[in-house]
Amino acid sequence: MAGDRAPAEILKAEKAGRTYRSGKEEVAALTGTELSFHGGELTVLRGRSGSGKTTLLNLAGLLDRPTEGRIIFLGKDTRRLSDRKLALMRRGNLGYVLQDSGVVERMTALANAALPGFYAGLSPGRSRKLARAALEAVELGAKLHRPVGQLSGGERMRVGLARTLVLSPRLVICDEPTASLDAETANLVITRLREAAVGGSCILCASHDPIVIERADRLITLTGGKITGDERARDGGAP
Ligand SMILES: Nc1ncnc2c1ncn2[C@@H]1O[C@H](COP(=O)(O)OP(=O)(O)OP(=O)(O)O)[C@@H](O)[C@H]1O
Repeated sequence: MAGDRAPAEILKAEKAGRTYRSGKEEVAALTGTELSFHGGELTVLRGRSGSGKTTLLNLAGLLDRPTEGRIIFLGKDTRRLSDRKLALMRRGNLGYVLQDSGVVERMTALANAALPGFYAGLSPGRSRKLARAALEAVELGAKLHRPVGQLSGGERMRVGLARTLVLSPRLVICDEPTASLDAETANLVITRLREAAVGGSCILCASHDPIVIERADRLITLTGGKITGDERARDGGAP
C-alpha cells in the first residue's frame, strides 16, 4: 500500500464536535475542530486529562461519529457512510495502537501479525512473510511462535504494533503508545512509527512522552475540547 502518497490529504475535520449525553447531562468534549492531516507526517496531540484527546482520536479513527460538523476521510464524507461501510474503510486503511493492544492471546505472535494480510485477501504465505518482517522490526524475531498470552506486556504491545503497521495503513491512531514502556522500548516504538510516516502513512498520536514529542513533525494542543495550538516541530521530526 506504500507509494507516492506523501502529500495526499488523508483526513479532514470540518467544524467537527462531539457532545456526550448521559441522562440530562451534556458534555461538549470537542467543539469546532478544523484540522487537516496528510500522509508522511507524525502528529502528536497534547492536552490535559479531559481535554478531548481520546474523543478526537476516536473521531479521526472512524471509531465514533461527530455530533456536529463532519469528518472527510480519503475525500469521502463519512456522514454518508453506513456503519458497515465505515467498518470496511477502517479495515482497509486504518491502524490503531491503543492501550489495549487488541491482540488475540491464544494465537502466536506470527498469527496475530498475519491477520491483516489474511483479511486483505493476501495469500497465507505472503501474509506470514510480511508478519515475520514486521515482528523482526520490533525485535520479536525470536518469539514468532509464542502464544501472545505468554508474552510480557511490552512484548504484547509490540506484537500489536507489528500487526498495526504490517500493511502500511494510510492512517495510524495511537493513544499513549509508549506509556508503561522503558525508554529503550519506547524508542523502538517511536522509531517504527516514524518509519511508517516516512513510508507515507499519517500518524496521529496522543502522547505526553518527551521521547515521542521530540520526534514529531507537528504538535497539536487541545484545551477544554478546542484546538489551542498547532505548530510544526522545528527540526521536522528526526528520523
Ligand atoms: N462516554 C462519555 N460520556 C460522557 N462524557 C464523556 C465520555 N467520554 C468522555 N467524556 C468526557 O469528555 C471529556 C473529554 O474526554 P476525553 O476522554 O476525550 O479526554 P482525554 O483528553 O482523552 O483525557 P485523558 O488524558 O484523561 O484520557 C471529558 O470531560 C470526559 O469526562
